[in-house]
Amino acid sequence: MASALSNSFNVTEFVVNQGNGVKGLADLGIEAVPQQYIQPLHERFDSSITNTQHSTIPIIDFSNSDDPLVKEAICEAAANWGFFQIVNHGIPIDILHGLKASVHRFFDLPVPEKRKYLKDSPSESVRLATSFSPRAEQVLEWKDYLMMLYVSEDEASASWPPECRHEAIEYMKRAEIVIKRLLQVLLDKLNVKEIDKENEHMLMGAMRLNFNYYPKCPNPELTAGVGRHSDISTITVLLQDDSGGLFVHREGDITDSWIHVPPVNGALVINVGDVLQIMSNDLYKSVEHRAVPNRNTSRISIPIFVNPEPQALIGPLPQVLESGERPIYKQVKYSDYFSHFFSKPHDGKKAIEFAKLHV
Ligand SMILES: O=C(O)CCC(=O)C(=O)O
Ligand SMILES: [Fe+2]
Repeated sequence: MASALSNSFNVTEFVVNQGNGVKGLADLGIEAVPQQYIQPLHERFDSSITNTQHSTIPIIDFSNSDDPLVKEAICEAAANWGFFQIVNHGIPIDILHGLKASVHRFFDLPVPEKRKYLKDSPSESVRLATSFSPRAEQVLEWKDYLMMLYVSEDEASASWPPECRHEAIEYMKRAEIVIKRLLQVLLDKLNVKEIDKENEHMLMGAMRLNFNYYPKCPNPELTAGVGRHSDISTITVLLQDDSGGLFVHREGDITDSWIHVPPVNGALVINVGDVLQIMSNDLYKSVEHRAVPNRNTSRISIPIFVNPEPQALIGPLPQVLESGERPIYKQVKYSDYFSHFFSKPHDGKKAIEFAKLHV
């Protein structure tokens, strides 16, 4: 039943502090989003600038990733689009379906059950949150998420929520193989011939699995599921459900536009993060994207953020600069980059300025 909130209802207290999340708010049956969720005009998604000419980002068959043509297609997509989808990546469809079902199982838990994963969670590596960085934001995002740091299978078995533990670990084990292969292909083009222990901590030393939950929203045109941003990962591997809502920024000769990433059954969406843009000295591009909530249905998406370990120093790779190219970025500690990103609301590609050399 649709209802309105009383004037004394404290939205932030209910959603953020009491851990009901925006799902708790949507479950009250509100007929309009509260003020806290209304984006300023310039941040609202304007569906009239959705691009219909380039209907989609590249879709690449990953079944023969040794084929030079496939490798070239991947590097080309990472350089020109910053985004692509892969199919035939080797992760069985049952595992993907099982994982998505487990995300719903988790978010459908009663609030008291979920509350134990709020900021005082017993494990540092599992945390339930809402919006992006509520303490830094003027306007909240229409999203709840569960963040799980993947240290090892043993650690995940001991700490990840039982409702999704099995499915999430099975997925991570398979996804790790795909991630290594993707990084090999992308790094080979940068003259890094193998991923050894030394560069592994810099490329994929800390992987995070997130469960994003966007409840159905009475005013999707006023809100942001996730505001414009680029990821601060090396790469991100995202599984989305079939409701759609992910849009990627595309620069045009005359005007810029937003391109929808259509759900493709069994596909994984891959995008370049700031770290790979920095390491490649701008050969590969991290591209702005956003998620728009849906009026009629909830949506889930499941990104793996492939991040460097916190202590890693990131900067343009020596192999990239070896031919005399001028570095565009300085060396920064990844944990500093990470803290900088979360200290501000989402703001397009601003975060990368933090690592730029200003000459
Ligand atoms: O939900 C999506 O499709 C995108 C989510 C996203 O961009 C993120 O979590 O960084
Ligand atoms: Fe993202």
